[in-house]
Order: sequence, then structure tokens, then C-alpha cells
Amino acid sequence: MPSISLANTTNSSDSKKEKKMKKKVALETQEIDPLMVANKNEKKKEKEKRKRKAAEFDDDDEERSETSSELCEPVNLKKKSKKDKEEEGEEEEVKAEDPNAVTRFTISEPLREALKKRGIEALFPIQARTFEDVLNGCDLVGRARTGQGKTLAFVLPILESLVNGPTKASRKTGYGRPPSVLVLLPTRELATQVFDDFRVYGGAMGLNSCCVYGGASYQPQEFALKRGVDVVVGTPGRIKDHIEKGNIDLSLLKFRVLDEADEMLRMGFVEDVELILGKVKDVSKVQTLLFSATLPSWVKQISSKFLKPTKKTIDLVGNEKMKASTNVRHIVLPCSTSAIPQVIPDIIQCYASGGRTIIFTEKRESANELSGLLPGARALHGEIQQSQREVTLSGFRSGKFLTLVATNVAARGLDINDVQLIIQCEPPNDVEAYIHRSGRTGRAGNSGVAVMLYDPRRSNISKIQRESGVKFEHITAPKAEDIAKAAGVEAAQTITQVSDSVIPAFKSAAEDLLNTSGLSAVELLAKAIAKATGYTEIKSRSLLTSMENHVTLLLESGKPIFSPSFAFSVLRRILPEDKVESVTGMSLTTDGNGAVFDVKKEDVDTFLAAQENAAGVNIEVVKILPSLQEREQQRGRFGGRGRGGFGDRSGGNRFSGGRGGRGGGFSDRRNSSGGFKGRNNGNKW
Ligand SMILES: Nc1ncnc2c1ncn2[C@@H]1O[C@H](COP(=O)(O)OP(=O)(O)OP(=O)(O)O)[C@@H](O)[C@H]1O
Repeated sequence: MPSISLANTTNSSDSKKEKKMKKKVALETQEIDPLMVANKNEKKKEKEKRKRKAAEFDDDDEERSETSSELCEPVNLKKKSKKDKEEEGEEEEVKAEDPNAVTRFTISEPLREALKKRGIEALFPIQARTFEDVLNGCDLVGRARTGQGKTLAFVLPILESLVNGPTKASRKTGYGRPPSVLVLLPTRELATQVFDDFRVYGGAMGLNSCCVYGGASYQPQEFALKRGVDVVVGTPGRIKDHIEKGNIDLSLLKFRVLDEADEMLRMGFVEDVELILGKVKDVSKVQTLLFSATLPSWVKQISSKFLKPTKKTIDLVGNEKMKASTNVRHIVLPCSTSAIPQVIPDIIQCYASGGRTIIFTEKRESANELSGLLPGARALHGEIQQSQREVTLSGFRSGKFLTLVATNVAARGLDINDVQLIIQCEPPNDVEAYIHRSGRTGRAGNSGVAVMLYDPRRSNISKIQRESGVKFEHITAPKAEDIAKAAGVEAAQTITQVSDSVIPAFKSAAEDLLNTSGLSAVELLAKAIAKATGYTEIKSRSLLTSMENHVTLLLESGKPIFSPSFAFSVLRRILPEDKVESVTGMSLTTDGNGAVFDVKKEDVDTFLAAQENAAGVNIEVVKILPSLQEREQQRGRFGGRGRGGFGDRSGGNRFSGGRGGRGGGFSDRRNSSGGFKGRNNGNKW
């Protein structure tokens, strides 16, 4: 059990109080302060910035985006004249000063109203940059960082085109009409989310949409399709099934959209996608749009197969070094597998600002296991029944619980309000996964925090750093005392809210305690608060593996240490075998002159005293974790006596301490699926 219990089943009014309290704590506890206070202040600034952001056109972006526009003649897109604006009144005029104001685009009144209801009065850059091209009939590849509004970048111009624009004339209406728009997405959750945008904004324009995905029953989907819809949103497998059953007729299709295209293709949907796109007889009459935050080069090659040669590319990331969200604090924290369940509640306490947290694991079993260990958390992965997945996601969205433990099934596209913190239990296999996972926070101009846990001996964070352009902040696990302080202030606040009416009932017990305990009233109250927070024992954490009641030591032998086995041999010369055996996490320092490792707190004195047994050997307690060599640098050096396996302290469950076994699942990346193959439940999420 974690030593700190989390009250993460609060409702939204509680969460407001929580946030207030956290700010107070932040001002009182120095280690945590800068993060929280900065977060809050940043948020305020972010809000103001967000307004400005929508208005910004980056000249560099202009240069970065390639365009080829021969076939794309502008239609009906003149900006409003001064006279028009005068007629619409002063308020409209002020908004129109914003170059990305909705009023400056060919967006009709009902759509404008629907946007306004959702608080959108200006387009984000990717939307502003692609709007005219899509409305003009261009095929388009669109790329912008996570959370920058790529969905509306295709939804808005498509709707305008269908209702008032170039595709209006040839669009069929009435009962049994075939769809005009087909949107393909990799996951059901994402399909539902994008469908919701089409439902709301399309509904405002008098257009009908339906959503089709595997795991749900066919009948309602068939019924909707037969009745006739304008927009079909769904996952490739189920859409293919409907096409083959004759439920979807693509003969009058005007738009096809591949959202999160790289993921769809990576998941093994290539054949389904090709088959679906191949069903369109006359491709010259169909516009194809492809959007993602990540477009690996192999996707660009594939896109040239599906999109016209005259396609436009609007790439707001381009060759910029930073590919991940710039609104997110990207943090790494060393942590052994067995310490993960204990460390996560502390990270949430310090970095979630009372908001939602998504924790990513590599495997489904790990998501199940971890969600069982974290109070109030729920799991989401591909093996969970669709109906339950929907319940879980909607519970998370509505704030019924604040911690979601998910596999990559939640990495892409999910847009959930107030996700403040992302925790990745280990570095993902590819940089795209890092970019999308961390992008579940810091959306639409808000700020967020992404913490990635790693084992220095096994993980390679510099590859992700290099490829994503992220400059990671290195921290160690929040200190127990700070967490206790934070939790204590929260509990104290809760106690003051307890009704005075309970006092008479508990007064005599309190008096007895005061008279017999030998403690002062303040000391007793401190214990009561500790009990209330579930934090009855202060445990120290090691800097290297974040394990409770362990201490990180540095070994130097007066000459370079080339391998962990050499470090072990030095220890063996000066310490009994059982003490050497108890060492965990042996890692080499980047300068090659030392090795750091964890020992049990009660063994620290033995290790420090042992240095007297050999000249030139120095052992000391580490105050600040030095820079460590990564897996690549240490590869092949862990041979010595089979030591150094990641799971060497994993026992019964994959998170708890104890010896024996690699632990599998959570800890062993070599057991992981190594790819997302197959459709629907065929993938390993
Ligand atoms: N013009 C706008 N003004 C304010 N908010 C907006 C605007 N456009 C989109 N949003 C909001 O921004 C959030 C992120 O949008 P969206 O999910 O489309 O991002 P995305 O770029 O597709 O992200 P990802 O790459 O993670 O899928 C949504 O909550 C959306 O409602």
C-alpha cells in the first residue's frame, strides 16, 4: 500500500477547494512551491495568451508549409469589407480585428453561433491556415502539435463546403442519402469524440452524422446508415464491414478524412484503409484530408498514394526541433519498477493541481494492476469491454474519479478537460507515443505537466529527448516530508469543516487521550491529522530508484569504473556477500569515475564504514543524483553474475518489493507486444 493515501474521488466543488488548498500548501512547502505556484500563475497567463494565440500568424510557419495550389481556385472567401463590418456593429468590428476571428472566415451564422456557445470566437492557427484550402477543394495534409485544434480544422470547412460551399450543389439530401463525408480514426474513443463535434456543429447546420465502431452492436448503426446520413465517423474495421454488407455507399462521397493517420496505419489498418479508400470510383470528385501531430516519413510516402499530387501541406511543426507540446513541462524521474505504486500518489499530490491525471503503462495487465493499487483510479485498455470503456471514460470526463490508468489506447487524440498531469511509467518504444501521450495535457493553450519515470539502467531517455526535441527537466521523487506537509494542510482544512455538533460525542475520548498519552494537544492533533491523511509513517526515498527506506550511495575507487560488475567486485572486496547481494540499481555515472546504487537504510552505516577496509575506495551518501550513463552506454556490461535485471526486486506483484523473478508485464519491455497489430481487439492495448 502506498504510504500516502489519495483523496482522488472528489467532486468538482471539492476539487476547487483542493486547488485553493494546494496553492496555500505551495506557498508553505518550498520543494513543491515553485511547481504549483508557477502552474497557477502560468495558467492565468496562459488564459490571456490563449486569446492572443488564436490571433497569431507565425511568419515562420508560412515558410515551413509547402504548398502546391494549381488546382485550388479560391471560392467565395473574400474577407469582410469595412462596410460589412460597420453594418454588423462595433462589437463584431472589435472581434474582427483579430486576424483569426471567426467572423473573418466564411463561416455561416448557425455555425458561428454553435462555436460561440462552446466559447470559440477565433480560430487556432492550424484551423485558420487550412480553412480556405479545404473550402477551396484541396487535398491537404495538416500537422500541428497536440491539442492545437486539428479536429475543427477539418470539421468547419467540410461543413461549410457541404451547406454553403462548392460541394453543396452535388450533395444529396433526403431519406436514404449516402454519406458525403467519411472520417476514419484509429480508436473507438476517438471516433466518438470526433463524432461529437460533427453532431454538434453539423447539427447546427442541419446535417446528420453517425458513428460506427467495432465492439458495438451493428443494428443501430445499420439503421442510421439506411435512414441516410451526411457524415460517417468510425474505425476502419467496422466501416469496412458496413461497406461489404452494402450499408455504406461511397458513390457520392465528397470528403474522406484520415485523422491520426500514422497511428491507423501503424495499428495494421493499412489494408482496411486502402480497401475503403479504393471503393471511391472517381477520386477526382473526392477531397482527401490527412491530419496528425506526428507524420513519420513513411506516412508521408503513403499519403502520396491516397492524396492528389496537387495536395497542400500545412505543417506547423515542420523542421522545428520541438515536436512535442510546448505548453507542457516535460519531466523525467528515476524510479524502479517496484517503487512505481508508491511514488505515483506523491507525484499526483505535487503536480496534478487537483485536476485529472492519466497514467500510461505499456501493457494491459500493468494498467489493471496499477489501477487496483491506486485509490480511486480506473483502468482503460483494449481488453476491457466497449460498454465498460465508455462508462470509464465518461466517469473520468465528468470528474467521478480523477486518475485514469491507460495503455496507448488513450494516447491519441483524446481531449479531456482539466487533465493536468500525465505520468508515463516507463519511456515508450517510440517518440510518437511520447508526443501523443504527453499531449493529453497542455491542450488548447492551457499548461500541463508530463512526468516520465525511467530506470537509468534500462531506459533510454536521450533517444526520446533527441527525437522529440524535448529538453527534459530532471527531478527526484517528491520528498516524504513535503508530501506529508501538503497532505496535512489539506486534512487540516477538512477538519475545520467538520460540524461542531460532533464535539460532545468525541470530547471525553479526546480528554482521556490528552490526559494519558503524555503528549501535548498539538502533538496529538498532529498524529490525528497523520491518521486522517493515511500517512502514519514517514518513509525516506532513495534518489536512484525512489524506493522507500532505501538510500543512494556513490562508490569511487580512485580509477575509472567501466562496468557494474567491476563496481560489484570492489564492493565484494570490502563487504560481506549478503550485503553486496542486497545492493540494487547499480548504475554508472556519466563521467565514468563512479557507480551509484541503493542500499537499505539500516545498512548505510555498514557500507560507509567498509570504505576503511580498502585504500582509495570512497563511499558516500548521494545528496544530488549525478548524471548517469544510459542503457546504450552500459549495454553488455551487466553480465556479472546475472545481476542488474530490471525485475530483480520484483516479487509477488509487479510493483511490490521482494526478490525473485523478472516480474514480467510492467517491468519487462522485452515481453511487450512490440507493435500494434491487428484491428479492433487484435492489438495489444
Ligand atoms: N479555435 C479554438 N478556440 C478555442 N478552443 C479550441 C479551438 N479549436 C479547438 N479548441 C479546443 O481545443 C481542444 C483541442 O482540440 P483538438 O482535440 O482538435 O486538438 P488536436 O490538435 O486534434 O490534438 P491531438 O493531436 O492531441 O489529437 C479541444 O478541447 C477543442 O474544443
